[in-house]
Amino acid sequence: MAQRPYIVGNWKMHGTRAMLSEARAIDRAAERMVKVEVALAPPFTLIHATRKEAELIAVGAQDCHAAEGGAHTGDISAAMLKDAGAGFVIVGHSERRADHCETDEMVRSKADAAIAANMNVIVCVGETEAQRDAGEAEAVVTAQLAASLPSGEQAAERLTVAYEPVWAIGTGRTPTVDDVSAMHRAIRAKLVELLGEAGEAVRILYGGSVKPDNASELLSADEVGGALVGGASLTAESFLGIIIAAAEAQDS
Ligand SMILES: O=C(CO)COP(=O)(O)O
Repeated sequence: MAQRPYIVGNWKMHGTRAMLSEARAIDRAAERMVKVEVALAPPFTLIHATRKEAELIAVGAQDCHAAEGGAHTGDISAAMLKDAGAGFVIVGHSERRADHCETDEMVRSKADAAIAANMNVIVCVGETEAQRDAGEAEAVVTAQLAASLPSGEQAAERLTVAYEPVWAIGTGRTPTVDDVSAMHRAIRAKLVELLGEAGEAVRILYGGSVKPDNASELLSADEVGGALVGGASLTAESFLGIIIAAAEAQDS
C-alpha cells in the first residue's frame, strides 16, 4: 500500500452516549499508530460528542440529504453535519440503497452536496449475491460507480470509494483475496477512465465482514487502500485489532 491505509468504522444505527468511551479508547490508541489513518462514522446524534472526544481520528456521517436545506422533515444536510463536526460523509451504502430506495442518481447528488459543503465523501458500491452468481459483479459495480460518483473538479481529491459486496455485509462471509483483487483492479480502471490521472490516487476501501483475524489478508489484496468496518468497529478492542493489522501490513 503506497498511502497510509484508511480504516473507517461505520457504527450504523448503533450507539448512545454510553459508547463514547469506545470512541475515546479508539482515538487514544490510534494516536500511537501513525501509519494508519483512522475514522469513525457514528450515528448523527453522536457526531458532535465524538468530535469532542477525538483528537486524532476523523469523524464523519453515514448519509446526508442532497439539498442544502428546506422542507425535508427528518433529514440532515451536509452543512449541518459539518457544523456538528463531521469531516466526511458516507453515501450510497447498500443498506440505504435498499432501505430508502436510493438510486445511483440520488447517491451522486448526495456526494455532490457533501463536496459542495467542503467535506470528503465515501461512495459505496457492491453487488448482491445473485448478481455475483450470475457473473455480473464487475459490470454491476462499475456501472454503479459511473453513475454514483460526484461531479466537478474537486471530486477526485475529496473522494474515497468503498467496495462492499452486499452478501458479505454482516454475514461473516468474505470474497477470496483473488476476488477482492480482481474487483478492486476493475474499480481502479473505471476510476481512471472516468477521472483521468486523478483516478489513480482515489482510495478504494474494502468492506464486508472485516475482522481482526482477516484484516491482514483482505488488506493485502491489489488496490485495497483500507477498510470500511461495520460490526467490528463497535468496540475499541476489535476495531483496534484491525488497525494494528493495518499498521503491521505497512511494515511487511
Ligand atoms: O457495511 C459495512 C460497513 O459499511 C460492513 O459491515 P460489517 O463489517 O458488519 O460486515
